[in-house]
Amino acid sequence: MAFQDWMKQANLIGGEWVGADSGETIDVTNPVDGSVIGTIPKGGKAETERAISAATEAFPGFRDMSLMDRCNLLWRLHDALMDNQKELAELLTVEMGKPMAESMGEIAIGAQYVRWFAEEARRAKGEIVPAGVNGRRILVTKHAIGVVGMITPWNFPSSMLARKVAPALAMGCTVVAKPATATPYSGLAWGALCEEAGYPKGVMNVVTGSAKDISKAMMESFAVRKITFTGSTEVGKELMRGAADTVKKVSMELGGNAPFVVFDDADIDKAIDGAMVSKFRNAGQTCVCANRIYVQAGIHDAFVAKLKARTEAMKVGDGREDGVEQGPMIDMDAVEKVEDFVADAKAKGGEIVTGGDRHEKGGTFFQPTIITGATQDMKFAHEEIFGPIAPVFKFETEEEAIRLANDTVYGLACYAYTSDLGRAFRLNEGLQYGMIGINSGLITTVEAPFGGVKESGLGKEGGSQGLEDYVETKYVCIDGI
Ligand SMILES: NC(=O)C1=CN([C@@H]2O[C@H](COP(=O)(O)OP(=O)(O)OC[C@H]3O[C@@H](n4cnc5c(N)ncnc54)[C@H](OP(=O)(O)O)[C@@H]3O)[C@@H](O)[C@H]2O)C=CC1
Ligand SMILES: O=C(O)CCCC(=O)O
Repeated sequence: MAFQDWMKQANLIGGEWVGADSGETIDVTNPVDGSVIGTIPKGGKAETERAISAATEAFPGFRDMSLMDRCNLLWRLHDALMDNQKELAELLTVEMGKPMAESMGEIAIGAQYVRWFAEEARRAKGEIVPAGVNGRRILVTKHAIGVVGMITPWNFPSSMLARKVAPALAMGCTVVAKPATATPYSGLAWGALCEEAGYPKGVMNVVTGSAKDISKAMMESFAVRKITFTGSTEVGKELMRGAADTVKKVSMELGGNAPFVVFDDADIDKAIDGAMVSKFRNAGQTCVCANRIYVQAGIHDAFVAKLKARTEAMKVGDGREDGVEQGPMIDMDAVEKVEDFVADAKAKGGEIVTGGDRHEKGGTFFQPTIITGATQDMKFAHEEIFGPIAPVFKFETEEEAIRLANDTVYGLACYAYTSDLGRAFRLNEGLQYGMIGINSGLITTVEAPFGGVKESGLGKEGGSQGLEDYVETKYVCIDGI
């Protein structure tokens, strides 16, 4: 097979691949050169309402399927992903731009989420709780929440859907998914993969088109009992307001502004490895990317010298070329946003150690960049960069580092490098984040609950906690025993 075989240019609604009612389409481009690679339907309210009806109809049958049958379907979905890993990865790189090695990893972690939740579903246990009075028993049982609306971003177009779809299907929920318009094919491929695995019609539906119209239809529908979203904090807040009208459960994986703190006692080479992966993975377009690198004064200059050497050695180019470590940015808006961060830092006294400009490859390529002399009044101290800019701040004490690291409305991931065990515990207790990497710059894994605090969101994806978001608990009181 070729990647084009997975490139579905239609929506999946109730088991049928269909266009928009209007026949209108949207072009999808390759960010490497802006060339059109295909089109998708410009769906909206009516198409979404039909998808919700299909999911609503499919729900009771799917919910009541035996647990083992549901788990077996997930295993087949896992195999479909891994059997087609290379083609799905190439499709991802062509529409999104990230290097093939990262796309291969993204498909693999998506498959791991499916496998993990196939295993976890068998442990979705309820409880029998001791009652306070005689003659009474208290049972707590878990039930699939119902139809789930999913809205996902362009930066991880396959794995962001994986960690929503897998627990939903594991618990017997049905799905209406809306992938990002810039990278819709990896999302549509989940429809094709579910077909291949043998899911009943209507269990998995995928609609593309107007974000506002599709999300409005989801929000207004009483049948949609849960909304799960990954994307910007701004849109997340809007969706939370919309969900209030029908009191839907919400999960929000929103923006981050991760501090990456390196203490004098750290293993500097390990810290550099961690900073490289945390900062430059996916060209910095990751919600858990290091956004602010705080380095203690004693090792600041040595750290910057090593980071510069590694950054300048990075190969930038088309993600499909061998050895490329950084692809293009998603679009011109993203490039302009990054340029604005650089200009702001320069105007406030920041020094460009390397990079700082558009890349000679043109288009949306941007140079991997390091800025030293970063201060809390620079824009990136408070906003998500979402690009290959590494601002380095200097600090003196542990207390100062914790205070600066927490100086943000975000609270998704943070990182700290130290060889002092006591300090590691103090950091864990002091840093206001949902996830912390101690001596690690790459922490995403299926076994652990991914999610933020403060304005970085609500709910967890992955881990045993990842199932809870797709479950209603019911309390049964049995009296007169
Ligand atoms: N936490 C994370 O992982 C992510 C964070 N971001 C942050 O957000 C910034 C902007 O990126 P962007 O892609 O615009 O992120 P958005 O939050 O706008 O997009 C994410 C998803 O939400 C959809 N969407 C957009 N507007 C609405 C709306 N009003 N109602 C419902 N759904 C909507 C998008 O659809 P469509 O594609 O059709 O517009 C897409 O499917 C980035 O620079 C980054 O800072 C972005 C992506 C992921
Ligand atoms: O950027 C995101 O929204 C999720 C990051 C997933 C990962 O760390 O692989």
